[in-house]
Amino acid sequence: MAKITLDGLRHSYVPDPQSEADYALKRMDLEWKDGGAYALLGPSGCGKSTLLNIISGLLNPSEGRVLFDERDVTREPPDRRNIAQVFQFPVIYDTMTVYDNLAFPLRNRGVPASRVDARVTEIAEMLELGDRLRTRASGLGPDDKQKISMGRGLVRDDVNVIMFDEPLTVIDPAQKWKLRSKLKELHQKIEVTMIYVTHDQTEALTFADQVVVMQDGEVVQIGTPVDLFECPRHTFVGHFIGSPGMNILPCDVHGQRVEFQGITVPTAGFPEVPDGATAEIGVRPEFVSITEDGGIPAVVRKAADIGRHIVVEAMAGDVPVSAVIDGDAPEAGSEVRLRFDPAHTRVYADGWLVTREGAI
Ligand SMILES: Nc1ncnc2c1ncn2[C@@H]1O[C@H](COP(=O)(O)OP(=O)(O)OP(=O)(O)O)[C@@H](O)[C@H]1O
Repeated sequence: MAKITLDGLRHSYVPDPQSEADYALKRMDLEWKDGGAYALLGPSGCGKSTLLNIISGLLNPSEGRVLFDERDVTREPPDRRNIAQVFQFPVIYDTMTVYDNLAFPLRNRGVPASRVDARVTEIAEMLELGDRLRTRASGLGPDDKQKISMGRGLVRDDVNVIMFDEPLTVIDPAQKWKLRSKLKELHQKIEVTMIYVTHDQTEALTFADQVVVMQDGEVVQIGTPVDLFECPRHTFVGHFIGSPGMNILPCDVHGQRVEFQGITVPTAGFPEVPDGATAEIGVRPEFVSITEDGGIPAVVRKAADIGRHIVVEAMAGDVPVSAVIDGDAPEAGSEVRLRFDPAHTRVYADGWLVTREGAI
């Protein structure tokens, strides 16, 4: 196990990068704690694989260093880094039994047979493969094959880090939720540093203690799932995480007064919008309510019952606003008034949070 430090890391696939836009990975300084469960979350093309490949040693960064504990491994090849990787598709030996597949990484390193047996049995039980240990892998379905692949990553307890790259891609949707929570449970048991790469917010938020959200090669926020929900530092985080995502609404800022559709909206703290920046209000639908009086006039476009709550889509002038409410669904076309919870209403300038908290 190791602490992983990314020190001034930057990468461009262009030989002679001229501008920020030439970097697939913008400058990044990060420290990942020994034994932590991290997710790397972002849409396709945001740089997740680039970062993963730099950590595993498949790619040399254009700038900066990768440290495992205090050891600089930036120029070390993958086989010197002692990393286990689980990919999107199963990497197993079809002709071997489940047992031999799981035992392989240990036998390969000369681990004594009794220790191999104990470890294989333990991991197989955790992954609910215990009753198929003597079955040939070729006879199993894709879900079980991917479980073996995960087991091969998890079986060694001497690795610096286990990296999962979209590991649930091939898993049947009905099984996904089960494996997601299983992986979290496994991390708590084996306490190895784990990095889980995904574009799926549910997978990231279920698995990780800390989620690293990336956009366009840049880390926009690192935080617990609660931090990301309660206080997005960037409108991208607000919009990408949550269902529906955060409302991002055009606004006018006059000194410390924030106006939406000509109505003053109280916010958490004072906005500090730089000259010339585009200001927007960010408020999650969960913090928008329908009020009897005051508030912002809006017309309901539609309301959908999503089980415990109702998602209302309303138009405030020409701006759509979503609200998650309890109780009865308002009728489409009805006139309502919307209230934003001030403690969860923030101002963003050019996408970045600019309300100074604690100043409310
Ligand atoms: N070998 C390469 N040569 C040139 N550009 C590349 C190469 N690999 C990735 N890129 C570019 O770098 C950027 C980041 O890509 P990367 O694959 O790291 O993103 P990602 O978040 O992992 O996406 P995905 O989830 O689709 O794999 C993209 O613009 C991509 O086109």
